[in-house]
Amino acid sequence: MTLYRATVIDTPANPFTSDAGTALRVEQDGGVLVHDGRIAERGTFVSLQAAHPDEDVVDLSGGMLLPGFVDTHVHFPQTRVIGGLGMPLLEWLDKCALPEEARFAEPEYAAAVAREFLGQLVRGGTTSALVFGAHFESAMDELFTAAGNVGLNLTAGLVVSDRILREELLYTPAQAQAASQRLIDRWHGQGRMRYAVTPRFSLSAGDDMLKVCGQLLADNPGVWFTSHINENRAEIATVAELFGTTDYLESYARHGLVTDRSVFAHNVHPSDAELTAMAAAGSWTAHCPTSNASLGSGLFPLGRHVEHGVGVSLGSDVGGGTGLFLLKEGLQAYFMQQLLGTDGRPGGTGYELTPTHLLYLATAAGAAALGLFDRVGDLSVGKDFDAVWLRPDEGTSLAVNLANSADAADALARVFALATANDVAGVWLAGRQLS
Ligand SMILES: O=c1[nH]c(=O)c2nc[nH]c2[nH]1
Ligand SMILES: [Zn+2]
Repeated sequence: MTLYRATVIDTPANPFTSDAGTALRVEQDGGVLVHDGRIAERGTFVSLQAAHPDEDVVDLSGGMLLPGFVDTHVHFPQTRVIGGLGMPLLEWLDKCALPEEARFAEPEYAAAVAREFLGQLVRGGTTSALVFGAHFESAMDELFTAAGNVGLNLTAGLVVSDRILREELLYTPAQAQAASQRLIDRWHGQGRMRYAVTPRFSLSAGDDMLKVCGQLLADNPGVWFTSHINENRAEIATVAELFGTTDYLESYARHGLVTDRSVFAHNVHPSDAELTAMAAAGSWTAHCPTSNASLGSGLFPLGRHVEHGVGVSLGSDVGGGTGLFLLKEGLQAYFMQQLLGTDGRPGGTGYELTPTHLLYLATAAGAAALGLFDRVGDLSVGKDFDAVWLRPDEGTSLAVNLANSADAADALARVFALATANDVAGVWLAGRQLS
């Protein structure tokens, strides 16, 4: 067993549904006892050391120890195309993302990028992720193999499409079903890995393809589902034309794809009827704020999600998003709500996000979206020790601001404003420290 000494901060309660003032749990001089990768006990360091005087102590004093971050929407084959600025979604897909994704037909290329992707993700403190995969079965084998080596808590799947995209990214529905099923059989439930059925979006997956996706979900209880929805106005108009309905969610719902195992990325422009249906089904939205800003997709209606009871987690959406560091997404989520107006201005619809909300969004919300809150998302007894130690170098702006913070919530606000991946001093995946 190992006893960690640190300022431990997490959000065991949901600040969107409970009192945000009490949802933050803080142990200033805390102790976390880890046995076999799991948290065996927690409390003050003094009390834990008294109870376990012979255990090894790892001193993480200074900075703060947080739960590992949970990224609920990120594209592995877009690792090398971050920063394609100046284009809306459909043009960006054509010019930036899809030409790169075509390269993943080559397994060696996919293997090299998988290692880069996972290395960068974990170095930024992300320990669990719902990953949008590649369009090629062999590339997915490379991703799962690499994730198994790293120990990432990974949910991912083959991206399937049967129209509109460039030819080499398309499958027939029958091919998609067979390839997805082979990947499920090989990888779902291996170690910390699970499978997600992943049509790219209704624009590129017609009724026959979405029907096959519904069949895969029905045939394989426990697999997850993810796709895109309501991101960009031109995309939404095309989907409405293709399906003959203005209800984007309905294109998925009619094939049994709107469930409590479904995570939809973006949802920037939902109708009330769609939010009502998502809440009834228990589906989640992965909010991707740097992507929404960079592609000019729009300002996310967080308040309407909360009012309707739709769960919201965070996604970096690399490469539309501008990096793999989830705290940056938290800050950008805050900016978006501020831009919508939270100061009582008439017409202001922004949600007032506190640092507690931001930490919840970056950690426990993602765990709940993935149905993994019994395993990860906070640092409670019984959970995997997935943790991030943030400790800035002396003299940096973050160090100076932390030293001048009034309390833990104030310190968290400074972290969201200033932290970068360079401030991550340690990451643990189920108790194993990233070397
Ligand atoms: O932000 C996005 N990134 C993508 O790669 C994508 N594909 C469909 N819709 C998408 N949106
Ligand atoms: Zn995406």
